[in-house]
Amino acid sequence: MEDFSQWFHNILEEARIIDSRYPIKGMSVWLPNGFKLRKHILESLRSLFDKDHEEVLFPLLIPEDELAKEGIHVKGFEDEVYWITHGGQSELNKKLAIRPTSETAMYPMFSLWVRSHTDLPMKFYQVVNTFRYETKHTRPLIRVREITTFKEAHTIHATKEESDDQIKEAVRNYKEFLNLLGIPYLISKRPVWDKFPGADYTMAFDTLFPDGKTLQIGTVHNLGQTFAKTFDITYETSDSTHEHAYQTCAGLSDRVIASVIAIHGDKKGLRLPPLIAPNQLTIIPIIFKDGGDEVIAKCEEIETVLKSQDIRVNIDKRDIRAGKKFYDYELSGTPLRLELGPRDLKNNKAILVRRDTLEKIEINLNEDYVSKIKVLFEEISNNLRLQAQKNMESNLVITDNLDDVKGLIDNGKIVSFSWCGDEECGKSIEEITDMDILGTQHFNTDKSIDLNSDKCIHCDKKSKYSALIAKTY
Ligand SMILES: Nc1ncnc2c1ncn2[C@@H]1O[C@H](COS(=O)(=O)NC(=O)[C@@H](N)CS)[C@@H](O)[C@H]1O
Ligand SMILES: [Mg+2]
Ligand SMILES: [Zn+2]
Repeated sequence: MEDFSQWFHNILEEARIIDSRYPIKGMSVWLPNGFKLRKHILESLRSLFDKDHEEVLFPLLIPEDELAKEGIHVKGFEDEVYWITHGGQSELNKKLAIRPTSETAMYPMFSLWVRSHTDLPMKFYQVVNTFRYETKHTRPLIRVREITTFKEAHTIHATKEESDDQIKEAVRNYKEFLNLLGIPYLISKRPVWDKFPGADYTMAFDTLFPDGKTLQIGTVHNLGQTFAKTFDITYETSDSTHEHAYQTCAGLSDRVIASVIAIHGDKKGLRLPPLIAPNQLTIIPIIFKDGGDEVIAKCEEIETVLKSQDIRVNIDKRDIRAGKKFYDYELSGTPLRLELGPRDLKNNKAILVRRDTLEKIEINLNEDYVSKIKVLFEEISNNLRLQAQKNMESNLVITDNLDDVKGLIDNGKIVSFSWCGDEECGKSIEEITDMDILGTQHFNTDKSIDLNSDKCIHCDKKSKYSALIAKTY
């Protein structure tokens, strides 16, 4: 993992996830293997959001005047928006923005949809591609110009309390989703100078990559009434007055896929949680010169049994030596492989190998090996999550000495410190350390770092928060 970014680029190519040779910077092609991984991840996200959100689909293009309506919002995106100026040969009389995010596509329509308090709350989400002309160094899946799995949720509420509750609900949803994928995270309230343009406040999920940098993998924004006032989203109250609605939005992107690859991967390749693995088990027949077809027949029988139990299984029948098959299997991250040779056939046994620990487990084929396999899937999933969790927590350190911060972070740590919360103090902390304040810690109940001193690490004001600082993507 010394040169993580080289490893990351190699694995995307060798495991045939994406092909980033597409002739537009920041845009890549999803290859079949990567597309299946992406599909399963989106399936698990949808099953979570479908519980209390309605999935919708808005147009890709946004009229210039709609995008421009919310001043702070458009200011925050003016350097990142792609524009459409022509239709065929003729110039459009109104430029069209390609959505960098969909607030200004959705909210004019919300204004038409919201009439009465009885319409509320409304909770929508969509899974779309969004486009951002990122000027910082683009990287596949991590910082792209076309975000191909932008999962954006937008909710509308009658009261501030309800919108604050929705923020907590959205944070819980993200925790559940990231736990399913075994991705560890720290939750911070972004400093005021780093919140989503137009939001009251932003809660962010950051994870730690093997190179010691943190990646913002999800955000939940409380939009207050700002956009409702800009887009005239009002509702009739129970005593027939009119009120502006309160809104939230939340977003995840391809960075979730980048995290599954980067955090669970090892030197041999991917290590995928069974829930989202394209194949959950690969059967590898060990063929010598004779007895081959009995072995293959037995493998096909096992394949049929596993498929009948909804396990995603494949048999590697290629006529190549077993070692190469093992290499490819380990690269692909498939959670389990089942080896079967002529001797195993005779003893009615087979060998299972776990991809996460490479441990070998012998199974009896005349026993209920399917439930054994399902238990192993659970164990692999928990093991990947725990390993990742332990690794991140082992890199979380506390200090109350500003001089130590840069050194600690350069050694791959995330630093927790006591902070007064004032903007100019925060900005000078970032200046001095040349690092980014992730924000003040919230909701990290399971791993909250208590205030370690009542003095701010930098100025001599009283500290109000336990905050995090790190090197970020
Ligand atoms: N260029 C990019 N490449 C990959 N992921 C990105 C990129 N820009 C942002 N993201 C991811 O997208 C998430 C949501 O983007 S955002 O700007 O923070 N929030 C929004 O756009 C809100 N409308 C919520 S949907 C971010 O938390 C980050 O994880
Ligand atoms: Mg950005
Ligand atoms: Zn201070």
